[in-house]
Amino acid sequence: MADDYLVRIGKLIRDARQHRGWTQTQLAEALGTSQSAVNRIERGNQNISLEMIARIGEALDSEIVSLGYAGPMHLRVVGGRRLSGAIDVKTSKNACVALLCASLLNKGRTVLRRVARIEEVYRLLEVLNSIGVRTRWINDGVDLELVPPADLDMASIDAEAAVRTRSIIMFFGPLLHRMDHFKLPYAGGCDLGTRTIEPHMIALRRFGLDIAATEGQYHAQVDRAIRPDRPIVLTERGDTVTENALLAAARHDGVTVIRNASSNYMVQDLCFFLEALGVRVEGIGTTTLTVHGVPTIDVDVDYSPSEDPVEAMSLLAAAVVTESELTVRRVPIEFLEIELAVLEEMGLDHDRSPEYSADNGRTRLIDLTVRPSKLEAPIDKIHPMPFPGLNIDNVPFFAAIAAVAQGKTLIHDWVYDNRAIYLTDLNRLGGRLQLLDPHRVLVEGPTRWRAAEMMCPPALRPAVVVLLAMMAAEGTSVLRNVYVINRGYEDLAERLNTIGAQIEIFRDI
Ligand SMILES: CC(=O)N[C@H]1[C@@H](OP(=O)(O)OP(=O)(O)OC[C@H]2O[C@@H](n3ccc(=O)[nH]c3=O)[C@H](O)[C@@H]2O)O[C@H](CO)[C@@H](O)[C@@H]1O
Ligand SMILES: C=C(OP(=O)(O)O)C(=O)O
Repeated sequence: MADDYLVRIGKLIRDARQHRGWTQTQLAEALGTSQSAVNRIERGNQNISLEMIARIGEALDSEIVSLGYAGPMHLRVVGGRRLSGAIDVKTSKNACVALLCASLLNKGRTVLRRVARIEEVYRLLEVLNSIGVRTRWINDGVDLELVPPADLDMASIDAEAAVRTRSIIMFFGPLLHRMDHFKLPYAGGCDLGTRTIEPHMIALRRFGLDIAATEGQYHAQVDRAIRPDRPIVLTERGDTVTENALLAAARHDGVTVIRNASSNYMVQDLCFFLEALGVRVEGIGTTTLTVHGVPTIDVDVDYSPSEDPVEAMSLLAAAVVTESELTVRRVPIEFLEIELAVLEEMGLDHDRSPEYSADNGRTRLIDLTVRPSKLEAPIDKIHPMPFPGLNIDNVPFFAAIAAVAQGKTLIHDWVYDNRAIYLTDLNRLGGRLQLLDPHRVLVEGPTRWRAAEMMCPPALRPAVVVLLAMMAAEGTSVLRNVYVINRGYEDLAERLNTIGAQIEIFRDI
């Protein structure tokens, strides 16, 4: 029994070391021991003290084991099972986080319907609560109510929660209307390499916002004499930067024109919400947004964010990778059209229902039935573009899909520094992915998946891709520390189990 624990702890240490990109010698140097001792520890051939486990954890910046219920969540996946039936897509993480930030514009009560119960939302709620916003889940925990205080208590901000999300940067837009000076902790989120906030600063400077970043905090100062009297041209067509500019424009007393704006799904949801707050927005769905701001917003508003196209893509990919027939309901089709066009070219057999309206009355939904298909690698590379291109967050799912297709697929993830690299974790499950450079992966299929025990990559979509491959692999796999998945997906394991998956949630002793 003790030997079994040593082997398991050894495997965890090896996983954590490999994730850090360290050799055994590097770890040995950090610990002041020999490479052969590290080798023995990783193979479970060495008695190891609690103190040594703690030191290794510290050196690798990773929690190796933890005690108690609050410890990291892991998944045990019995793979090789077909999925069947139907599953509903939930509302999107990315719209929900933008709307939580947008609630700061409103003095009145904001109700958001069917908000995804995900860690990213929980972190933002912790931050909002810490500065005095009253939030509560209503209607059996389905909807969310937010009531802001007269004055926000920025000194009490929950910095620990704030640094775990990147979305905190969308506090700048609303807050610059409420305070002349304020501080926010640095933005965090998935480990995807450098993601600056410079494009946000370029846009928000036009509203008089100046930011100095020191000692883990952004120090913001607002000069009210500066006004966006000519169009704001975004230097990048990013989603959250467009949202930040919209949030700032919403309470700017005048008309703001935003050019090179993203017209992606979360931006559209935010525009619809702003309209419900009484802010007129022209050009929704285009790259030029004209915002007729109102200096005071004090309304009781009720809004239903739309369904998540990336979750729809994830569920569709789950069906493809496990060779299942599955109906994915409530798919926001406008935001999955290019993905489906590519999959159609690859040979995907599927049906689409007639379109119907999402609860926001604006977004078009369909039910999509996917059937087992003989897929061929696409002739051209898979690469994302800002909307209406292939969604940046959907690219990783094509790695798993390409792995089950016949032939070689080139995936070019130009956007993030690390994300393509994480996709090579699929090789531990039998995949044949070759990293050509940090942004390009060549995937060779079809794949004979095999079960494995591994740590979750520290990025949301690659982590889900690994989970999908585990669902396809015969045998029992273990995926450790799935916080990143819970950042963006509500009860994913439980919901996949309702359509035939066999995934058990467990935590460390
Ligand atoms: C909360 C939220 O909504 N998050 C989404 C949002 O993050 P967000 O809007 O924060 O994305 P970033 O601003 O970090 O942009 C992602 C990367 O794309 C680059 N870039 C972006 C646009 C562009 O026109 N040119 C360009 O080079 C950026 O430099 C950066 O390296 O958009 C990302 C890209 O779609 C998605 O992965 C995130 O899920
Ligand atoms: C990268 C992502 O999100 P975020 O901007 O929250 O890190 C994502 O949703 O895949």
